[in-house]
Amino acid sequence: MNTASAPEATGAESLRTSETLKALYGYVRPHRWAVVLGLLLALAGAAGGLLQPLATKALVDRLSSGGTIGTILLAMTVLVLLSMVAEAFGAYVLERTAESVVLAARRSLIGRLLRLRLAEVDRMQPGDLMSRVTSDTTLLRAVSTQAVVSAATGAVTLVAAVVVMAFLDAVLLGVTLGVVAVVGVGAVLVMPKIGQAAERAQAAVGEMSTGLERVFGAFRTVKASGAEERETARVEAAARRAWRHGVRSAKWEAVLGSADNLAVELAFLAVLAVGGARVASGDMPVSTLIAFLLYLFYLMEPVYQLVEAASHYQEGAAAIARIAQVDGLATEPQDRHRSVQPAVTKAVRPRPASVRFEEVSFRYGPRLPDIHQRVDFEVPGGGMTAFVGPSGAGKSTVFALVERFYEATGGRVLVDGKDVTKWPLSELRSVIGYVEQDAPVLAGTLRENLVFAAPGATDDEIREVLARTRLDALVERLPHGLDTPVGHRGTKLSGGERQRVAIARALLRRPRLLLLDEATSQLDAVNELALRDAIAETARETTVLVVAHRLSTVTDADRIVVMDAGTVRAVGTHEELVAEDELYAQLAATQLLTSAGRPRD
Ligand SMILES: Nc1ncnc2c1ncn2[C@@H]1O[C@H](COP(=O)(O)OP(=O)(O)OP(=O)(O)O)[C@@H](O)[C@H]1O
Repeated sequence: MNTASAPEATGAESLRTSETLKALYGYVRPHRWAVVLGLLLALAGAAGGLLQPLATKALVDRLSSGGTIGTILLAMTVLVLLSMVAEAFGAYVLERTAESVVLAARRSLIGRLLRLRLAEVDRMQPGDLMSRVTSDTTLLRAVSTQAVVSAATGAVTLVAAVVVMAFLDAVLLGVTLGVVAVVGVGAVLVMPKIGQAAERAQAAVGEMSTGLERVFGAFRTVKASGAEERETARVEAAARRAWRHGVRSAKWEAVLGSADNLAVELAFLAVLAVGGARVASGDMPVSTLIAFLLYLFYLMEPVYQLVEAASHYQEGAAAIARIAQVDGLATEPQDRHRSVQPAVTKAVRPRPASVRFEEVSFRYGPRLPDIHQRVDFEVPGGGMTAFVGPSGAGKSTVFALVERFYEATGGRVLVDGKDVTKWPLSELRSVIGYVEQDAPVLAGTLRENLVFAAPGATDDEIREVLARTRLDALVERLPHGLDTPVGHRGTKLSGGERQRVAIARALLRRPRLLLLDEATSQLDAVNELALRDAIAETARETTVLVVAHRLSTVTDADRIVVMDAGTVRAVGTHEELVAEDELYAQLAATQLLTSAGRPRD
């Protein structure tokens, strides 16, 4: 198991250039023909531009010899129009491809994020993970297509222009290349600075999302604690960091961007001086100098394209590294036959599942303490088993191991006598109904929440479960009944209602094993009684494991497992344990089990 060690990770390791290029190729590969088409169209456009100076030279020569220029002018107009059309269509093809690359990267990231192991999610920040899907993928747009095509067209047209210039005048070409080389060395030195700034800016965007996610995850607490200003300052600080690094990147890009102008301007002056002297001395016709100078300005475009490709590459490399980091996170094994839905109809009574822990040891990370030490117990199919013990004893962790959210570091967890690691994961989870301690409710309607774990549930089944969990009265009160939106995290429901929705959701799945992590907050007496009845009824046809925080729950249980500091201390009925186990007797005497930690001796 790839368990987490670092408490959190937000930064991304830079990749080697070869790794970045390999990843880039991976993104471009499925769209290579579209990129090639875009490239051909860009080259066609560039070729039109390349022929312009030659046409100009022919025009000047024709004028000097007193000939007519109508045909040449017409040819030049057609050339301009054709190259414009080619460039526009090429640009569209590339933009479309770029969007497809972004979509593919987002789809792969989204699919991966939802399959991440819990240990990985524990150490990452959800906000930062989200920014990788939303913001970093956007940077792929430029690097995956424009940069590739700019680099290719830039290089091809540069070489073509240089060949034609060599053909026109080798001395002037030497002067030009000398100047361009000097400026080019400076530009190469600047490039890594853009990459570095872009990477830091993207990391800061990730921190910003993390800060916002933190605030909205506990919005009422933030307000009640009067922490709005502090939290605003925190998110703003990340926004300012993103700005600072963004500006730094822009500064170096501006330096790089002006370098190509500078190179061409300097080369222009040098060529004008040397070429002017050669024309004056009669070594070169003036039309050659004009054509050469036009090529020199034509050179601006490919040089600009190469510089642009380099900038995009630097930015894109930063994003690719951050995306690659998610690709490196451990995911849960994917079953060959996915989405096993419980699809248990009322006619088929689900067979209760048995659970066994065999000498199970577990810790949440290699450098974290043991949470379970040789935990050993057996629960036969059916009935209710309660887990009690002081806070932090490892009770909820039992459920996490049964659901295989984490894997035991020693021993075996068996469901129906079969090691959970041998179960196809989706099949294992399809057998289980799970109610978390904080009873999460998702944004959406009440109906969506209820059928979340059993999308095929019928209206009759929903009605029956609503009655069992005493939610029917609530549904009648709601303006749109089951189709009323419940708000972000179910904020429009009361705590007790959220708890009952979570239980109803698990019951609708008609599980063979119900894991109920009882909330420490009290339900009102009427609803508590109703829920006890509902769970007792469920326990007649399903195995129910409940982490119990209320004495009333344990007195109903067929068996009670007392846990303390990661070990099973005793197993028995309420009466047996009150008589035989000192810790249990103390816990039972406090009525409210475990919520305040282990009672003092
Ligand atoms: N994801 C996690 N990463 C690291 N440590 C964790 C994680 N989840 C729980 N722990 C630690 O494991 C220990 C056992 O937690 P667990 O939730 O199983 O306790 P519990 O007995 O259910 O407690 P409570 O009655 O308070 O709910 C605790 O000390 C907790 O801090």
